[in-house]
Amino acid sequence: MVNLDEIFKPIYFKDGQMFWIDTRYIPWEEIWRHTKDYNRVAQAIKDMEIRGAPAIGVAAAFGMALAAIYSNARNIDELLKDLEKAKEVLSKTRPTAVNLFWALDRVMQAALKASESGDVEKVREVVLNEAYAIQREDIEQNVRMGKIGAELIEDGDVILTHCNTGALATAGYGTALGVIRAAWEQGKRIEVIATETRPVAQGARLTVWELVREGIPAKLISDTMVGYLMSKKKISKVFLGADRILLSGHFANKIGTYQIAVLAHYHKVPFYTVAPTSTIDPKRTLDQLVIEERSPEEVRRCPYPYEKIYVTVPSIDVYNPAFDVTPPELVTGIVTEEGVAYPPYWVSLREIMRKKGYQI
Ligand SMILES: CSC[C@@H](O)[C@@H](O)C(=O)COP(=O)(O)O
Repeated sequence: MVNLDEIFKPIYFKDGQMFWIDTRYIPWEEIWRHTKDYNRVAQAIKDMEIRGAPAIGVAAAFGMALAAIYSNARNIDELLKDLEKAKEVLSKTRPTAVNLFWALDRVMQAALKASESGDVEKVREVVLNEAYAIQREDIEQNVRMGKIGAELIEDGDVILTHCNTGALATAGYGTALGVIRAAWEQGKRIEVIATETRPVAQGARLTVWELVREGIPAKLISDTMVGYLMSKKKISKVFLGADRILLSGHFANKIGTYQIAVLAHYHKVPFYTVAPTSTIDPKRTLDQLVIEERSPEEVRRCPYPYEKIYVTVPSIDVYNPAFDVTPPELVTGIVTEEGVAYPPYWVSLREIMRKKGYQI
């Protein structure tokens, strides 16, 4: 039996050594088979055991599948009620990444449509299949984005990335890290510079681990070093992810992204974000974008697995916004599975969403 905790925290220090739960593709089947309780999935998303915009969408979809399969409902109305409740619980976990809400809506819509059959078992089956479809599509889209984005990478590029956008942030393969991985697999000689990404250190813990494991030349820097390296022309391109992209081209991503974008603009370094269309929010405007505030303890203490150790005076007040917003004028291009969007984004992103069947 797979240990849920090992899957959700794929990087561990054991006997002083880091080790990896060996997978490029996270075995979601095992995860959902392991727990019967969607509340456990919600907790895993909230506590960032599962993190990264596309991954929390996939996890939430499997959370809905758990709710459907293990519900005691005897008729359609009871089942739909249970699903609504699960949707509510799962949607309260993290507010910024739109993929979470997108996946929950998609599963719920599928359930509602199937409910017209009047067959409870059919609804359960449809919900589970929808979760699998979201997982499968996420991997396919990542691979497609990888190929599309790799066209923008040249031999000799030194690429800065931020946070973790790899197999651990998606159902597998990665968004920005998928692009980097694809370029490397095409034989391009590249180097990657990964930021530490305080406070949670997704870069230091997860991205670096993925890069080392793939054999991609990489260096780790602390978040404060970006400006200096750009001023010394040590970075030729930036590729990072997104948690929510608005049709205006504004996008929310891991805290620190905005300052990287400002520096890239100043130093004329091309700056790309990479995300599947499930990260594009066709409805919200800038003033409706919610930036998650996380526990001050994340800033006061060391990242996992040393989170018991304080780096400061424990009583100090802190800010801890988990994301920031980068405006479109700082963005060279947005890589999606439908192609690269270029400015003006209010035109190019709409075109991409229309291709996906949205009526906007
Ligand atoms: C591929 S997800 C977008 C990322 O760039 C990043 O912001 C992210 O992984 C989200 O952060 P996290 O808070 O770790 O869930």
